[in-house]
Amino acid sequence: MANFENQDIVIAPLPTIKYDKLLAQDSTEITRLVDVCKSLGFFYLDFNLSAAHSLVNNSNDVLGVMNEYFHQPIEVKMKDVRGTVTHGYCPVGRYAGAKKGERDCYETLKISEAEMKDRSPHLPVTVHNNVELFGEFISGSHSALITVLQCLSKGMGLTGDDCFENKHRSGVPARTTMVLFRYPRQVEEGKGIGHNVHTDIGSLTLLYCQDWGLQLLSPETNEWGFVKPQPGHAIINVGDSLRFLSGHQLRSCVHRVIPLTGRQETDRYSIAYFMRTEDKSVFVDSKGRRLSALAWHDEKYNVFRQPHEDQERDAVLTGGMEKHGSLILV
Ligand SMILES: O=C(O)CCC(=O)C(=O)O
Ligand SMILES: [Fe+2]
Repeated sequence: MANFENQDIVIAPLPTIKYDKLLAQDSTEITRLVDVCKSLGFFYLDFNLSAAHSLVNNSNDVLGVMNEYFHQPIEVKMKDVRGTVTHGYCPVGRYAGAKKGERDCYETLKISEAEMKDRSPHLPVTVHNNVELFGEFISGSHSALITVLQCLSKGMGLTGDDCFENKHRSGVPARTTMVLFRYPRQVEEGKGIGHNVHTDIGSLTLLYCQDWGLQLLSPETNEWGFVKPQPGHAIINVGDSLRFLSGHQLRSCVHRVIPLTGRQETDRYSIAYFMRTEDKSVFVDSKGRRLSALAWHDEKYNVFRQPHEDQERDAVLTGGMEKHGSLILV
């Protein structure tokens, strides 16, 4: 328990994996990585002492651009709406929120990895104007996550086509995207709050965030705990697709975003890189169905949009990991 402004809060005990040790193929660190991904599915990735440390500095520059972007009038931001869930702007309130009966309270700008690689003319103007910053951020985050996948494959004794990295080949269509989030100040009851309980759709998520709010449901205690922001570290979590690709050995941890102080009293910013499995890759999901990564992605987004009552009828939202606030331990 930690005291935050006279409030006792539970802190999630997240282990730390050192990126420089993964790069050096340190076998003890690889074993730790596999163990963490099998038990909790969430960890800090320490970029200190590694060449990837520049990613952390870049994330501060990205935060500066986000601040400017999200403070524009809504009419300007709406010009970046692209009608997909992987590209462009999305206003607040499009999905169910972190409390029953309330919608979400975050807006996003999404930059698809494929469009960035092609320097597509469809990229938002803000991204064009900062193309080097975003380009480096996406390629750096991507290669850090490929390293994590390679280490997981090695640690789990996978070979050839079964290796996780071989389901994430460069240039092969996938829903991989970088997402800039702002949770704007919103203190009125019933007007939207946070980010609903869920597991992530894709393979691995890399998150940069120095603001409180991210909470995990512990598979050990079945209790919510806040993730403490750690400078110099990213937060990595396993998503449903990697869990399914691993034959359900790895765990996608249930999480949400909720203000520490009851309502969102100041703007919260986070930057996520969602690595997704190749669209055509096939796995067996939590309901025993054989389906493609693209089909799982599209189905889960449909569930995100539904009201809480409909979401509760099905376990897709939390990847079959949770029902009515309790974890289903497999
Ligand atoms: O904003 C955050 O800190 C996390 C967002 C998240 O969990 C997600 O979009 O999957
Ligand atoms: Fe998430």
